Amino acid sequence: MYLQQLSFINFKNYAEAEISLAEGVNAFVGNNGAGKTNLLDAVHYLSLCKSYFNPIDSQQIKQGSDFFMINGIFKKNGHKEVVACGVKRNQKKQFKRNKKDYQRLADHIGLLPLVMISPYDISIIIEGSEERRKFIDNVISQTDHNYLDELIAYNKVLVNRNALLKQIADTGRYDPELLGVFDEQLIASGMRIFEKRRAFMEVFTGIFNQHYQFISGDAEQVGIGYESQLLQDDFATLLNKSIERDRVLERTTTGVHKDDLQFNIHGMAMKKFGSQGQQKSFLIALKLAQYTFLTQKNGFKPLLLLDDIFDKLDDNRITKLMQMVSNNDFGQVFITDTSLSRVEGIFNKINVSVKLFKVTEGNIDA
Ligand SMILES: Nc1ncnc2c1ncn2[C@@H]1O[C@H](COP(=O)(O)OP(=O)(O)OP(=O)(O)O)[C@@H](O)[C@H]1O
Repeated sequence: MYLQQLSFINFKNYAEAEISLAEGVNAFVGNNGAGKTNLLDAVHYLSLCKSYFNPIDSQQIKQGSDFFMINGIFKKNGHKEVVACGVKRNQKKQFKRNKKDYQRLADHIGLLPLVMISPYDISIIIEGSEERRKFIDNVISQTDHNYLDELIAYNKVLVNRNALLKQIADTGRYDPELLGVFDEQLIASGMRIFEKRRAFMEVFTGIFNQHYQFISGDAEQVGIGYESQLLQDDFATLLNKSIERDRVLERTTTGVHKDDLQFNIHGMAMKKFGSQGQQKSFLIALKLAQYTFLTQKNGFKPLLLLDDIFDKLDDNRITKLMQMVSNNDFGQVFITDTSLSRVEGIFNKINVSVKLFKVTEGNIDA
């Protein structure tokens, strides 16, 4: 699957642009602020119906305009897929596949899968556990539609249970039966989420380790682990044990909403002991493992978008990484960088042909 043709109007700093893309590696080179990341974001829209960076659609409209339009022609299994996304100020977003409007945007997710690696993703390593749960939930839900419904159901019961705990504290009236009803629902949903996350992590960890060792040239030992209170005790016991604490704190303190991933380097926390380059390598290995996982599950290769990928990596790691993404396990790749000579140098060295685009202040030249 690959994107053949991309065009957009009034999208961020672009008035109008149209490009034909190569099936392999495409590199976009230009100065800071030229519009390289914006271009990747337009591709992200076509795949996931939204910006990677900013959830507010109207803020992607070029300043001074009142709409934007993004069009893409994809080739998938020999067929053409024409996708169009339009946003007008104060109107509902329009999204079309082969000229037909979608009833639900969610129906489009998974049709043209994509993995983006951006400098902003470092939050997965350095921020709180929510970022890491979001990461695994995103990967699992791109291949398992029931999973997203399960998460929504769990969060709904969680909100209701927390509201009841607050009500108990306010009124002093404790109704164990009503709490028991919420507990039953929370346990059923939570157990299914836990089993899916555990099964996912068993496969994912192996893929991640392989990618990290390749990029780093076996330079350091890293690890990831799934942390869940449900690994220690069954959910019903955990809820029973924590009821006094929950009543005092007026919220549910145990469950899969507390799950986390542990990231290590030489047995120590990656967040505290990893260098910037090691953290970046770790992040790239995580995202490439996501790519491999999606390929295995879907049976075809997603698009791979690498924004500002070379920063903080040494020459060895850059070469290894570019060798990796140019091989047959990967499909169409988009790369952005500020230096033309660096991009040319890397791809000459590994003897891979690349389609180069020069980006200047909202203009793209092939
Ligand atoms: N809605 C908008 N209207 C007009 N310009 C916008 C809009 N949104 C963003 N921009 C402009 O787009 C530019 C940023 O583009 P982008 O992030 O793609 O740069 P880049 O080429 O990736 O740069 P860097 O190398 O620094 O990462 C900024 O100048 C920003 O002001």
